[in-house]
Amino acid sequence: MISAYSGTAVRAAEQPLLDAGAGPDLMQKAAYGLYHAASGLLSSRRGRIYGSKTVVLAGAGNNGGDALYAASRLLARGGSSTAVLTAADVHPAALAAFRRRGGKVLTLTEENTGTVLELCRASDLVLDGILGTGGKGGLRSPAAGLAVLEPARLRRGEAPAVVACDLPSGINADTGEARGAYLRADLTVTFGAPKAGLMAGPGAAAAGQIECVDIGLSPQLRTAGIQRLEDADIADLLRPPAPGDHKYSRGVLGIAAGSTKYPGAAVLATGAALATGVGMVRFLGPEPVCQLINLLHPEAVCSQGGVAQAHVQAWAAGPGAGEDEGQLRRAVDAMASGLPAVIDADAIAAAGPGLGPQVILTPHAGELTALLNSLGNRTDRAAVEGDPLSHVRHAADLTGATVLLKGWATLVAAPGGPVYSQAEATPWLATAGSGDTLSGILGALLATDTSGPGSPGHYARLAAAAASIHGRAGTLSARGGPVEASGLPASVRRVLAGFLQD
Ligand SMILES: NC(=O)C1=CN([C@@H]2O[C@H](COP(=O)(O)OP(=O)(O)OC[C@H]3O[C@@H](n4cnc5c(N)ncnc54)[C@H](OP(=O)(O)O)[C@@H]3O)[C@@H](O)[C@H]2O)[C@@H](O)CC1
Ligand SMILES: Nc1ncnc2c1ncn2[C@@H]1O[C@H](COP(=O)(O)OP(=O)(O)O)[C@@H](O)[C@H]1O
Ligand SMILES: [K+]
Repeated sequence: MISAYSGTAVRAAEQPLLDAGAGPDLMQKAAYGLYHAASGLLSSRRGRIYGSKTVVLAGAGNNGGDALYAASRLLARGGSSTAVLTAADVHPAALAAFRRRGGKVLTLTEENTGTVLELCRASDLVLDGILGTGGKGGLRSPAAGLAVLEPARLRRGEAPAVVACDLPSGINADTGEARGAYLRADLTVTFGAPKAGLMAGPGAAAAGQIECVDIGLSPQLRTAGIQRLEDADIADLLRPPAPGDHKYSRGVLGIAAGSTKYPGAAVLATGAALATGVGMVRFLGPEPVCQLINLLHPEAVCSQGGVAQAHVQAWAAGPGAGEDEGQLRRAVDAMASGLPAVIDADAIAAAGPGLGPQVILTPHAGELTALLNSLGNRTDRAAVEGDPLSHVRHAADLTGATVLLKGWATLVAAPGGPVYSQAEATPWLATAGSGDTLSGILGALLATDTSGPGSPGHYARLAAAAASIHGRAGTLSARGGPVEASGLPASVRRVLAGFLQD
């Protein structure tokens, strides 16, 4: 499990060490970690450090100090480096060390911004040390003019690689918000602990890969702001069948998805649930959709009955329900059943206060905006996309349900509890029907779960695991090209086989 903390929490953890005079030592540890990661990147991209060109963007605070000390180490290995100062008072000792190693220095102005951008683009590496946890708001002029710099991952690998020192400058360390201009990176080398702002919203998309350098803060760090499940955590949540199992002991998932207008959603949710593994799918829906399901998934047991008559361990309801009153009624009944229930798409609008954490709402940003507005919380889509962390937490607290907010980094909030962020997906997953498969995957995990509610956040962990499996399946299906939602179940099977064999 990766734990991320707010910038405020990390600064509080640093304080006793700073009071004890360990500041310079902490900075050297951070700078060494940054140098180590940057030199690894340079070596993999061009074979060696000797002869490499680095531009250091250095702001007024300690973040600039870290970057300058790291660049000094690259100078010592035979690289060349130019420091571009974005403020008047840059860390004096770090700047002096940089100059002593032969680094060149120039000051950024609005007039020379174009020249500096050309210098960056002609270099192998840009170290972004403009702002760290002390940053307030977006980049100010003249540094704001550098925000057009694109990292190599968005330029098909063309130089330069951009490495952010602690966090991409201009991103809020606590929330991941960008309240103005900000830089994007290929790699963020973060110190002490990952910042929550690297795992949510614009910050998650700007960070690129994340590497954490241990500078000895762990004993001081308390409550994580965001957590991220890793392979072992996900494997722990999976329940493969045991020799004594039969179909009912494995778990039955009730699916109320699709409508005569959107029958495909039923096929996708059912296919994904079967690929994730359940004892049985009981499918409820209108006659023509049942016929389609029987044809494509003959193992599913179909009926047009209601939720009360179906004996299941969990529900997945809402995908493709459209305005089908029968399906919307089933979703409402599933929410009230007390059983774990994934509620997606059109059915999310029926959610209100008083639900339990076993109900998992899975909105995209538009659906979350509508839900919050219906609960009296005036907001708009841009605000939700700008600060998804606060909005997903708020929705969980208002409804009492677990809320999974889809996106590049999918966030899952338990009411009053932990927040998870999974970012294994590819933007190719932004395709119609892909959310329907997520409902099926999560429904199957809920139906086969035998560990019960257990600790707070149990359902949020299952939802995060489903998002991770879905994201990995999308990445596997895509291999750099388009994804068809109907192809996802086959990839889900392969992703799960990987977890179960390890
Ligand atoms: N503490 C430690 O022990 C360790 C800390 N470490 C490192 O220190 C970093 C935190 O350092 P920090 O506190 O100096 O803050 P940092 O973000 O570098 O800059 C603040 C300066 O920027 C200015 N400024 C603010 N917003 C601005 C804006 N929008 N546009 C322009 N300027 C803006 C602000 O001025 P102000 O606005 O307040 O007038 C102030 O002068 C942390 O991320 C990590 O990298 C590591 O070395 C490990 C040990
Ligand atoms: N830019 C993106 N990068 C990665 N994954 C994305 C992106 N945009 C959307 N997704 C994922 O694709 C899925 C889309 O779901 P949804 O919008 O409900 O689609 P639909 O309703 O058509 O099935 C979600 O799992 C979401 O997390
Ligand atoms: K930075």
